[in-house]
Amino acid sequence: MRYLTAGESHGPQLTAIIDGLPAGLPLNESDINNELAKRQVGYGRGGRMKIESDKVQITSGLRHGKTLGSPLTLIIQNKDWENWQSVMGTAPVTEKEKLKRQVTKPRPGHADLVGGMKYGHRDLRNVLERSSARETAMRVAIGAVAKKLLSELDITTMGFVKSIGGISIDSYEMNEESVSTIESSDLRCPDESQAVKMRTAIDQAKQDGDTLGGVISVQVNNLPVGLGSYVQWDQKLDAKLAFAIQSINAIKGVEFGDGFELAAHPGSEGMDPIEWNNGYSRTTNHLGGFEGGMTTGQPVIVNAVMKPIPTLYKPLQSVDIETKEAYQASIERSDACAVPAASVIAENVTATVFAEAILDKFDADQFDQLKAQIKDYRQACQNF
Ligand SMILES: Cc1cc2nc3c(=O)[nH]c(=O)nc-3n(C[C@H](O)[C@H](O)[C@H](O)COP(=O)(O)O)c2cc1C
Ligand SMILES: C=C(O[C@@H]1CC(C(=O)O)=C[C@@H](OP(=O)(O)O)[C@H]1O)C(=O)O
Repeated sequence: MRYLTAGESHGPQLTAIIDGLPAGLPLNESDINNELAKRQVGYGRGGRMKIESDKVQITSGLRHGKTLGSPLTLIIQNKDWENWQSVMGTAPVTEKEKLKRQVTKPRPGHADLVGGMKYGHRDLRNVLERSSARETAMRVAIGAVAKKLLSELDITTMGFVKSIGGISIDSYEMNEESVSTIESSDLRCPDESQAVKMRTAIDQAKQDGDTLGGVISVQVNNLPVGLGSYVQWDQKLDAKLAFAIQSINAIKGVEFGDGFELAAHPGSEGMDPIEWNNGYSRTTNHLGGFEGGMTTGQPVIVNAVMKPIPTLYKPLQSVDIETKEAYQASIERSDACAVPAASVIAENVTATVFAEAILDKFDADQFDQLKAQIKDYRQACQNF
């Protein structure tokens, strides 16, 4: 399976083509719209989310509720396009018109300055339109298709918030209760008492013209053993997953299981002892479900840190690229915190990585055959 996304933040639409899906996978637009709605919820988001109500349109690769095996095309309209047609139109405009609208003040922490230098864009809008996390709406849509494939194989994926602005949850157990708390929380946090403090911190940051980051986590359950491989560096699935999560806007680090904590423990406390109980299992999950770049069959646990949003209402030092003079930032709108949205994005890009790994390993032309093969393979691993 492979895919590309296209689309500017304030252009008419986002588009994706997914190639390599099996034929016969049950799918409908509401499977995708549910994930898109989850990404839009989140305490701390700015005015844009009040304008958008993301809905997907599937324009190829699906018939009568099942995939055809041909490329699946997804479209999400940007409602804000209506307000940006004159700025974002494709027709040429006069030099005077261009200058009037030119963005020349790069924001530290965003792609503005470096993107402008790299592509020779003196209007930094040409950078910010595509570097915007608007693109992640489409990655969630792609992930929703992947999640549908995984759910048909009884594999579940759950993303949630572990900390915001230094306020963290203590510990959690993924069970029906925590899943329902996460799904009903505007912070996607399994601990409502900590969520109360997080909301206060977001309110305070907003009031101060500041922004907050945090830590997100994704847990994947019931994966087959042996997805990915140790035999070649670029087949290691933990590496592919780290790449996918790291590619989400504003992510600055990824860890598996106990991750950076492992540095402080001896080996006797850091591995996951093996036991046999009508199949192999582990007594702990310090390593987050990977050994040798392959899934162990334990839940995959991946955490990631999101930096605070770079666009600040409070001025940050920067330079106007036309005048070379220092300026005080002035912005129209921005998110104060998008950590909950990032947890939904991470959940969906994680699903995409595992769906790709499954389609790589098993026959992927027909979904029913794929399902039967995985069942046999799971049995063979149990009997090993
Ligand atoms: C869901 C989401 C929403 C975001 N919203 C904003 C925003 O409103 N303003 C902003 O400056 N950055 C926002 N960001 C972060 C920028 O997109 C990101 O920092 C920028 O593209 C630079 O990329 P980098 O941080 O990965 O280096 C958001 C990120 C995510 C994941
Ligand atoms: C549009 C989305 O997020 C946007 C990501 C973003 C950025 O710079 O990354 C900046 C903001 O865009 P705008 O300037 O239009 O308000 C966010 O709203 C979205 O998540 O769908």
